[in-house]
Amino acid sequence: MAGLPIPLPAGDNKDKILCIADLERAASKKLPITAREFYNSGSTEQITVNENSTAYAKYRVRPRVLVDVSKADPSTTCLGRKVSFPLGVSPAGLQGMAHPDGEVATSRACARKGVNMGISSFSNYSIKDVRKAGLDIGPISHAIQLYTLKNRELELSIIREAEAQGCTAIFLTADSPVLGVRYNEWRNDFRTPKGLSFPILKRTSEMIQKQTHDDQFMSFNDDAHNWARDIPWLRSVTKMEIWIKGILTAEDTLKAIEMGCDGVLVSNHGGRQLDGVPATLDALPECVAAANGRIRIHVDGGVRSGTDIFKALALGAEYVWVGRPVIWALAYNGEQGVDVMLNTLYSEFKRCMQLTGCNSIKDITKACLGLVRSDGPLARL
Ligand SMILES: Cc1cc2nc3c(=O)[nH]c(=O)nc-3n(C[C@H](O)[C@H](O)[C@H](O)COP(=O)(O)O)c2cc1C
Ligand SMILES: O=C(O)C(=O)c1ccccc1
Repeated sequence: MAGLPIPLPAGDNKDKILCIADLERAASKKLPITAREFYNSGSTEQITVNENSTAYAKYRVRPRVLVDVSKADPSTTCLGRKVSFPLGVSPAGLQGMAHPDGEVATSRACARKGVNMGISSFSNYSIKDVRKAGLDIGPISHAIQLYTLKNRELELSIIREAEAQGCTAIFLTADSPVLGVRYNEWRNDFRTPKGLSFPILKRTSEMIQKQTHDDQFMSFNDDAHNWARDIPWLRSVTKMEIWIKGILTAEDTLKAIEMGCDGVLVSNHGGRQLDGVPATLDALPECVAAANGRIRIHVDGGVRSGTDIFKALALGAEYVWVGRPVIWALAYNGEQGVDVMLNTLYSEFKRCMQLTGCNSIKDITKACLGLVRSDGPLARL
């Protein structure tokens, strides 16, 4: 899952956590197989989930040397706040299955590192608990992830609660009118484990036990969702920023601009919805070109190292989000695991900036990358 294999030394210390692949291995040892397969799988043939990571290996970094990088600064801004580096935690549901502290632990670790977080509608903790946990540590912006729900009153009540708790943005997930084809969930008859609830959606543990993940998802999500009906409605009921999560084309980027959205999250749901759609890194350039600076473009999917973050920025993303690395970190060691994950990506990203002669985020441009060709030298972008 995590990009290309990183060789392990033959000697001792195999269990040291030095990179995201180490966290994935550590999580695999701790998670029951049904949970591990639920978290790690993509849909159908697993093409997109795998390609999300391997797409990064097609690019090479073009470093500039003999640059004074003693004051290199990876900080930037995101959702109205200064962040320590251009990485956030994507909204991923069911974090309580990876560790009892779930989203509360994630929020604390994000605030400690100075990065932002998306809260899934399927969080195992309330918006209030997740916000408070982060804010007790330090400043943090949260986006509330929403689906267009069949139950509009419920959707509106989530929006009002997100506003009351000080969330900055809505991430409207647009790639999930129905769930993707998930063989693992169906074979395992995957259900949310006992004791976990979905407070944002007002579902108790007893209620969700009765349904498979697929049935639950279908019972909430409105497959009649559409731009013309839903975006003006959202705009009319809230002043929070509206971001569309799950865009993969220039056409839909233009649509998001036309509808007055604040940003686009180029995403394929971690390869869990329609298999066979492009890796997000491969979809990114056409979205960036279509946007032409008129709307913010972020990306998630398959980011597993600081150099991956650097490559996504060089291809025009303003900010990058990660999903599964958070789950693995939680499974490995709860809040401290997420600290390790964020510190690892921060340190890798900063070193990558320094080793390429970049002193600030604005120095990371397409001149910093080349595309590997099978038939000749590196192609300039
Ligand atoms: C276990 C899991 C749960 C997820 N839950 C949600 C969700 O509730 N809402 C949503 O919009 N995306 C969800 N996603 C997708 C993530 O927000 C994100 O797009 C994806 O994980 C990024 O890819 P990565 O895992 O390769 O980093 C989920 C992903 C995973 C792996
Ligand atoms: O499985 C998913 O991809 C997803 O979006 C989700 C939704 C609800 C709970 C957990 C994950």
